[in-house]
Amino acid sequence: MPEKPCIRLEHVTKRFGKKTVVEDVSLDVHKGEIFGLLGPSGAGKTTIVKMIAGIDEATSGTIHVLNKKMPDLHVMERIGFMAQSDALYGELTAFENLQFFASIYGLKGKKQRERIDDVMNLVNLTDDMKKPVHQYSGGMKRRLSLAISLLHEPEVLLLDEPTVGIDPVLRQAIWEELERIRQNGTTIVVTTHVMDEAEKCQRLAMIRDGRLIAVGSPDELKKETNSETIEQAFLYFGGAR
Ligand SMILES: Nc1ncnc2c1ncn2[C@@H]1O[C@H](COP(=O)(O)OP(=O)(O)OP(=O)(O)O)[C@@H](O)[C@H]1O
Repeated sequence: MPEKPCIRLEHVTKRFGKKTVVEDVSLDVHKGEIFGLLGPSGAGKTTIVKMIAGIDEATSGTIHVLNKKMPDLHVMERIGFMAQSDALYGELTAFENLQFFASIYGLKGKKQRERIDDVMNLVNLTDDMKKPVHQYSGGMKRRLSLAISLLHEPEVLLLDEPTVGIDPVLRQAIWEELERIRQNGTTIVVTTHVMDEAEKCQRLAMIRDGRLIAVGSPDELKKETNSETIEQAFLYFGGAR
């Protein structure tokens, strides 16, 4: 029997007042895949990720994560979420920020120190660990936020534009790490509007004006539209409806 999807959205709609920002979106994310949400600014990607994370509730429709209807506090503990705006304490050092979030996740003592060292090494911030975060650049804050989302080795990782403001070399290193994490069984949902990042996902959902316009692997989406690039495929799907 096929495994149940790790994340399932069924007819999800989100309205803010009279404005519909996500409309009737249904999709499945399988365990152990990097699933990309691709779309222009304002398409509704962040809203979808927040609803999956259980931070925001759908106006109608249902979302299941790890077989539980969201929002669910127990499942939220098994999710790592990296928001677009960094939720960091500026007056504390990076190390103190990590300690704070590690203790929320129940990581203590030697294990806590090990995880902090691992994630900071990964995002290349080991030498800046003792700096107060208000002295960090925008890109450094992004990297620290990513490190925090990885601290407790979550089963599901939700990343909202994780590589904005990050230089190409580090961006590549982060994608390599995401691939490694995926191979260890973590399910990753990542929003992006960068086409070459979309190519690195196992499957993609293309979103425009709150609607799902296509879902498939990068190759499938290109083949289906006779396109050479994901960008061309996106334009095709966007224009065809
Ligand atoms: N709390 C809110 N109240 C009212 N409108 C909102 C709220 N949050 C988001 N929106 C609107 O919903 C739409 C989708 O926003 P969302 O942030 O989900 O898009 P996005 O695809 O993530 O864009 P970006 O790539 O710029 O982050 C936008 O028009 C935005 O103005």
